[in-house]
Amino acid sequence: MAGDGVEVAKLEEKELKLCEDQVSHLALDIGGSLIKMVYFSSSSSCSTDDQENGFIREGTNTSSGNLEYRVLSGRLHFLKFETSKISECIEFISSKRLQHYGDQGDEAPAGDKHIVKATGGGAFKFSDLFKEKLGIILDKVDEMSSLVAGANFLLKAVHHEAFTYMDGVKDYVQIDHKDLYPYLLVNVGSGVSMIKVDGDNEFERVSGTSVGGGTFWGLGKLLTKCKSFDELLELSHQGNNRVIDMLVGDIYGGTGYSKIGLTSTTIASSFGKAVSQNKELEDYRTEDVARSLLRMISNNIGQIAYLNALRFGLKRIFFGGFFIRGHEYTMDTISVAVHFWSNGEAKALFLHHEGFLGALGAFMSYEKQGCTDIAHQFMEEHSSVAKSPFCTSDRLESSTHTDVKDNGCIECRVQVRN
Ligand SMILES: Nc1ncnc2c1ncn2[C@@H]1O[C@H](COP(=O)(O)OP(=O)(O)O)[C@@H](O)[C@H]1O
Ligand SMILES: CC(C)(COP(=O)(O)O)[C@@H](O)C(=O)NCCC(=O)O
Repeated sequence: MAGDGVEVAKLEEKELKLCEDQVSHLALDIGGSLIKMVYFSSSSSCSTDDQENGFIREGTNTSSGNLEYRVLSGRLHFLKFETSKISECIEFISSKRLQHYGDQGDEAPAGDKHIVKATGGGAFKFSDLFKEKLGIILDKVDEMSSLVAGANFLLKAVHHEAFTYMDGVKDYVQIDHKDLYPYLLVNVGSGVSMIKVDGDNEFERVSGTSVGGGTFWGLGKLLTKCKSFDELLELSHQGNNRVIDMLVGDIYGGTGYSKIGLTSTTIASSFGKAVSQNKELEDYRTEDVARSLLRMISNNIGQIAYLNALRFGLKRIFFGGFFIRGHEYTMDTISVAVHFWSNGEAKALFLHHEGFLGALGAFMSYEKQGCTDIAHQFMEEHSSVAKSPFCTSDRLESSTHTDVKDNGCIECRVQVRN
């Protein structure tokens, strides 16, 4: 990511308001490439706008049995940092004193140890570092169950979360809660995990591939000397893969191989032209190299995903993970691959909060400890949003402050146990 320092600086400016806000429930997903952070802040100062829109600020609102709840209005924040620059994440947490806002329940230990839910391999790898630098004890949440919990939550609770993307057209898909399962969740992070989801917390990791986002970024960096992932994506946007890929037409003298369903423009062999062209890497445009690479990786993921969907008779495949990055060409290629291999039977769907599934899942696991009902209520609030006279689903959409692909926040209400 170009100038992460700058990004953090910008964040600091944006997050200055946090000092006045009450932060609660910080969760982390520390992956092979990126650290994803989710936390909730309830603003102490209620804007007129919020009041007009009927957002309840704070106060005892519900009682259920003997339990009293407070409803907090605020924001769910989404941030990411490069795992290789973990010190920036630690500095951010420290400067905002976020470590104090992990587990806020009665069982939270006294003293200078703070418990924060964390998932991803880094929750294991960096647990000593977080303890040493921030006094944080990372409470590890299983990566696959976090991904599934995050995806299920988003698909049920957030309007305009899932969409198809084909030929430049983005179509939001309305998910019927009763008809959500089963589906295949394909998380394209550094590597790729494919999970068959059958219900809430009912899932099985059915496949995976090491050819994922890390492969695209790693190979792309070596081949193009790009300095950032976004630069590589931008290059790919301007490239032409036909310069390097060997097409069916290149092999069949300009025609396709219609008998087996291959048109002349189908890629027969990714990077195949480089074999016979007698050129050095420098002779190729970096744009074209990046484009071939992106198509190769995206096609491969689309194909493996489809084959797994076929294995289990799944019609819907949701793609998440930061590799997707909301990038049109990536989504288009994956969609075409799924469409091509399934003869139009299966559909590729993408998620607006693609990269934050694991972090959201870890965030929601606070609920399980009985410390708060934050996740449950968040869900309820959002599902009831459409019925609420003062908080429509559009309101939720329009309150996405910045592009969640990078860093941003959404307004929401949560319920916490007193
Ligand atoms: N700013 C970025 N820096 C590095 N990789 C990025 C960036 N944005 C998107 N990516 C892509 O996202 C992948 C990581 O996705 P992510 O879902 O965060 O996985 P992980 O949990 O393994 O870190 C990278 O391998 C890369 O392909
Ligand atoms: C090991 C992982 C679950 C780690 O998750 P990540 O940090 O890549 O998001 C993932 O990289 C993966 O599923 N890799 C593919 C391994 C395989 O099935 O071949």
